[in-house]
Amino acid sequence: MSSPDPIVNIVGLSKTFGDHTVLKKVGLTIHAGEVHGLLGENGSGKSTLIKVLAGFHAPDPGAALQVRGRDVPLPVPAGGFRDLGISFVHQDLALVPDLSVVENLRVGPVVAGSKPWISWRHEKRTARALFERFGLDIDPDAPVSTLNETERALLAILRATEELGERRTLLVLDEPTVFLPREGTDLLFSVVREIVADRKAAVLFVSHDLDEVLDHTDRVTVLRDGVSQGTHRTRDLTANSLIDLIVGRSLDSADPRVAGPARDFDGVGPLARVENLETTTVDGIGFEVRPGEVVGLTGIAGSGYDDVLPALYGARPARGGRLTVGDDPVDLPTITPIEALARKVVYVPPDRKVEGSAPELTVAENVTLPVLGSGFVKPRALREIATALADRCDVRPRDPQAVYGSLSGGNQQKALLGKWLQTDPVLVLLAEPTQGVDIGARARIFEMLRETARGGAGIVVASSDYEQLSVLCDRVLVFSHGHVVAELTGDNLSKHHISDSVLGLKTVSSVRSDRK
Ligand SMILES: Nc1ncnc2c1ncn2[C@@H]1O[C@H](COP(=O)(O)OP(=O)(O)OP(=O)(O)O)[C@@H](O)[C@H]1O
Repeated sequence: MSSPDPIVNIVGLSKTFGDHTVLKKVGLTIHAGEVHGLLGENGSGKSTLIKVLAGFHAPDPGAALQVRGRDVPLPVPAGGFRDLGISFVHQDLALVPDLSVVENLRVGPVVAGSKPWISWRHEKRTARALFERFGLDIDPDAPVSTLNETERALLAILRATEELGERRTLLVLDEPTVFLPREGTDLLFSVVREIVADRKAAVLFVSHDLDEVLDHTDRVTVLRDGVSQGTHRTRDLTANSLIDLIVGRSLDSADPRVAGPARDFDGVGPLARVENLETTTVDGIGFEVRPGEVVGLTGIAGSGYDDVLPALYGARPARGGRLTVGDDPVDLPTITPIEALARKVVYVPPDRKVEGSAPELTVAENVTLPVLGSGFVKPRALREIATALADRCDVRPRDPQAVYGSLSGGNQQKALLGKWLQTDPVLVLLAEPTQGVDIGARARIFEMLRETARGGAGIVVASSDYEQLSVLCDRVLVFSHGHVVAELTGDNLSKHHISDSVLGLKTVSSVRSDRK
């Protein structure tokens, strides 16, 4: 193999916000033809580094950037990344739901003014050919709002790939798989491999999923507290050595891969009961949750599992059904979040930026909202509650006055969970609770949830992360076409059993239909 060709080289990159230096003389060399992982705990500086490349942040003086051996003056001017052949897929995907697929594909060149005139007929043909190449059945005329999560993520990635342009230098994927159901990640990585196949361009891939990183990257660079822990060949690493690099210590018993002891709920009466729930994607399902029990809901995209929790909380309307908490029944088509909260039912949605928080308010204001009564609130009391919660949930930085939206993604998630768990809930509904959360914080979140369950609350987790479900749950319900088609417990609760069951590869002994 010829010697690797560095196409992007970052030297001595520092970035300071106020008096907080979040990147400290970081160096990063990316070779043509490689998939390069960028890893680190929540708040370690990954997104900040990417935003410097995107020209969104100006770095501290003293940094240098070379692209294909040529010096690029810093800061990168707004939109300058396009001329360098760099494009980005951020976590929120930046698609416009009301525009069509083909309009979304072409929005970049139109906004950048590089294509003053567009033949939509030609663009649609090109889009169809592009989708066909990757075996995707997407209608270029369909509004993006009608696509499922996998299709949306792939559309964002294909758009970014197209936007690399002639220079085709670097595609940056900032946690593109967090909103992607498992089966979608295979397609994603086939796209990624195609991008680097001719060894002209490279992919920088940010992820907290160690299996994905070990399976799909060639080299990784790890950041810890804004300091590079070096670049390593992936084939020289194991999950444990990677954890050591990321966290700076081994996680031992806090390792989230170690499941808690199996618990026996036979003969325990229910704490909550869902009956005949009907939504646009769920067809008359029911299940019970017992005190201290963690029940998982999973399935492929469109199977209905992710429609259940918002319907139980009144965040999305149900067509029919009933939720009984204790001996207090409520009709689901009319339930509102206020009525759910009055029954001590809390819901942590998957998209913390859109549904879960007020990003422009401070951390203190965000996390104290559910525990404040009416009337005057002393700012000091507010800060004290927020500081205690930040300690308990390990929210970093420990600054109650920080603007919530400026926290890194994983720290937002820890704060959001802590906010609801402090209300002493009876039933906790969680959608993708560790999405975008690092391996250490994941262990902390699992511990918080186990504590809550030990306190007697019932927990329902909707997730497509089978490993998380296998570690956290006492029971997992597998959905297909709006029905529960399997109930997994005991030895059937492994990641592989759940995956096989979701994909319909295996029927296990404990399969039970919810249709009576
Ligand atoms: N605009 C900003 N103002 C102030 N502080 C910021 C700003 N943006 C980021 N930070 C801080 O910089 C640090 C690094 O954040 P960054 O988002 O780069 O982390 P990350 O490694 O991408 O984390 P995650 O895995 O959670 O996404 C964090 O402490 C964050 O609070």
